[in-house]
Amino acid sequence: MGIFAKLKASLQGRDDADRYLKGLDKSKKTFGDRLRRLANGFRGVDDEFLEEVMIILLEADVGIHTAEKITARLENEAARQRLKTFDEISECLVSVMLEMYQEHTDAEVQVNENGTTVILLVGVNGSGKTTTAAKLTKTLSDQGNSVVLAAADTFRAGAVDQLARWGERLNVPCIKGRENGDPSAVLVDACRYACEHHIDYLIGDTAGRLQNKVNLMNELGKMRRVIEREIPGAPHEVWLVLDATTGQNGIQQAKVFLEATKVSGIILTKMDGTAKGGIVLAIRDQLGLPVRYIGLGEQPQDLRPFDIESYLYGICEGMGDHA
Ligand SMILES: Nc1nc2c(ncn2[C@@H]2O[C@H](COP(=O)(O)OP(=O)(O)OP(=O)(O)O)[C@@H](O)[C@H]2O)c(=O)[nH]1
Repeated sequence: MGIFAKLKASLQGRDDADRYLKGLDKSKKTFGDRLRRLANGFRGVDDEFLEEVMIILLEADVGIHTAEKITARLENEAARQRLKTFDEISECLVSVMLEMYQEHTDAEVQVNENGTTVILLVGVNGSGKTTTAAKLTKTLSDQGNSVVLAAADTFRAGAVDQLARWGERLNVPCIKGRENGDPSAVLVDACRYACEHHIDYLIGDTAGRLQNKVNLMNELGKMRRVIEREIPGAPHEVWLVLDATTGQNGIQQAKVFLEATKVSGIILTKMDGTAKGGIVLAIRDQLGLPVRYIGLGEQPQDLRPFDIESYLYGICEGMGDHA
């Protein structure tokens, strides 16, 4: 089976295939559609062709470091396999991108079999943490789990109320503190509530002030300690919420968080609003972390589990059709 058929099969295996395709449409226009146009006048993998591919990768926000790696591999593979036609080259390019993502092996998402699984969402304000907490609640509730929300973003005026409103809408409890109160205290209350009520998942929406690294480290360190004291082994997952539209800046922000605390995965929001879908590959290559979910809209059902094959199909749709 050719690579495009393999990617297509993986997307067709999903019940949210249409939503995936629609959400990735902007990225497809900057990536797949433009690559496809390189077929006109294609003469082989020469410097000019590689430069064109490089420009397309950079405009999709793959980042210079990762784009250079991809084009170098493409050049080597094309020579090694003696690839000649444009279709062979485009298959090879997409295979290189797939391999690059799959080179890292990911740990399974940790689940607490004996009690509440605690997921902390971290990231800068505006990245979409609060909305993501709501969407994650919807996903987990739809799978039959009970959920409690912890409004631990006590610094942003409005964040607590915003999350509480989501809680009401989704019919799950939301543990609140006072504005400017101690976020760790909210998390302790939420852990106790979750244990008393045998709740399956606790989702903590934390503050996203990107102050100096020492403060961030202290704040996140304290949250981890108090949670671990209440529920041994928690937090089970710490997911960094990144706004895909911020591109390479988002990667820089991510590095600050990664230095400040242990992060186990990425949630990439606002993918529907960006043409910079290549950010997924940059994240993987530069941060080595798995993308767990992508946000493809503002509604609770718009958080979709990420899988690289469906995603690559989404941004390359139509590329293999004439292969
Ligand atoms: N189109 C689109 N919009 C999103 C997505 N995720 C979040 N948003 C929107 O982005 C805006 C900011 O999201 P919020 O969750 O409110 O983020 P915030 O409260 O500003 O900041 P934090 O919660 O502190 O991260 C809101 O208008 C959300 O509806 C997404 O995947 N797609």
